[in-house]
Amino acid sequence: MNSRLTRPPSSDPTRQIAFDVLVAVSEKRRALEDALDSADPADSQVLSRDRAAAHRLAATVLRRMGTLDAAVESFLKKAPPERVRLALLMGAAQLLLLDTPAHAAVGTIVSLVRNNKLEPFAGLVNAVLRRVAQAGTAALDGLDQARLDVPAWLWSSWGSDARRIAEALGGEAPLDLSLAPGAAVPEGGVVLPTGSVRLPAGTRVAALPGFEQGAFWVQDAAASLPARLLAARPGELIADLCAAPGGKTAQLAHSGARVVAVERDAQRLRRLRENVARLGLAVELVQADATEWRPAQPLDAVLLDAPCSATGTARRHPDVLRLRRAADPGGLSETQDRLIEAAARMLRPGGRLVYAVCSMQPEEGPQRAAAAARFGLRPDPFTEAELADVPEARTAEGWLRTHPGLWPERGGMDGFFAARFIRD
Ligand SMILES: C[S@@+](CC[C@H](N)C(=O)[O-])C[C@H]1O[C@@H](n2cnc3c(N)ncnc32)[C@H](O)[C@@H]1O
Repeated sequence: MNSRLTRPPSSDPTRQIAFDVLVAVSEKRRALEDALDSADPADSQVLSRDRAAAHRLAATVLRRMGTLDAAVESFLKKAPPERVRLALLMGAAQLLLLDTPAHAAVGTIVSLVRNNKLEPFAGLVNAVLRRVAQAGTAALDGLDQARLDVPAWLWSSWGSDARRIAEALGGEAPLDLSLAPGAAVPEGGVVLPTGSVRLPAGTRVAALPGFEQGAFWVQDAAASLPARLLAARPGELIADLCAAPGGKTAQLAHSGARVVAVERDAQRLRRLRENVARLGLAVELVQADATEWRPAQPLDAVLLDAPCSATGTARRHPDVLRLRRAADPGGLSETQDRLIEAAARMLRPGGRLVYAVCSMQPEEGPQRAAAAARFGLRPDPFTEAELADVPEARTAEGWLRTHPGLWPERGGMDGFFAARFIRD
């Protein structure tokens, strides 16, 4: 990405940023948002509109990579170098998925290739993209797009839900908000059965009236369920472990509980602090490793939103589909167990723990819940009444398991797992 700083400002910042971001994800294995944040910091000419368009283009390539690869491959004799491939996928995404006129899509990607020291491939890129443009959406005929866009290991890990999940991952996620008690529903928002408010994908949250005043915060409908299922009561002493950016902290604080939010990462803690301040909440913030931190007195309840592979957020963060490896979810089990054990020690006898992950991987969800008995934790399944607004998310064991394929008519939801326990 540093080479970006030595180039003259691009006449096509949207595609240049999208390309830089895709290169960073592919070659440096950086997350999409991080790569976007550091793309072109010195270029004040870049408008937020260009950045938003670059984000959309890069995210589309990451989300639909298998399909785009298959569409382009049929016009290639051999695999091109990685950066040329990424440029081709950008062109194909514009032509086949984003309705960019053919002359604009082909010409701009050929210029992009020339401006990025890939001049020898300009002819090839021009020829392939012209053929993709000629074929139009017929280039997608016969492709099992949902299957192609999800890596095989993820597909098989999702069992019989795989197709529904993969189909839901193909589109952009809406913007979901959690409202402070008594706050008005922002214009255009639809109230979901769970109480979250849904606005169309691409809505700029900071521009909505009430944002500065702390009337709401961004939180996927599924992400709002674990804190609700902890059923915090006024005056209870509760720790929110692994708390930033603070969506669940806000829910707990609004319930009237005394909340300590524990976050290890300094930068993320700053974001948590800003969010808590904007929302006007009284929360004790602690920078600490939750496996080592101990409360001053035993707690009534703990919410543990553990670090995980985050495959449940792939709609919003399609880089997850490209960056995660099959070994990743199992690799975090030990950390997740250590956090569960630490949480169990913080509780008074009879105290409650909700363990949650934004993951759809069995190693991080049901398998961790099954292991929790080792730490003196007794399962306390969610009742049908507690999940009456999303009955399809209640598992046979009484745990919560959501995925993007649920609520297809409403625009889906993120993947989450949650289980509740009582300390013996
Ligand atoms: C899934 S995110 C939490 C999202 C948050 N609960 C919310 O609802 O907005 C996980 C967070 O855990 C933090 N984290 C990871 N390991 C930790 C540890 N051992 N102690 C404290 N925080 C940790 C990460 O920095 C990250 O901010």
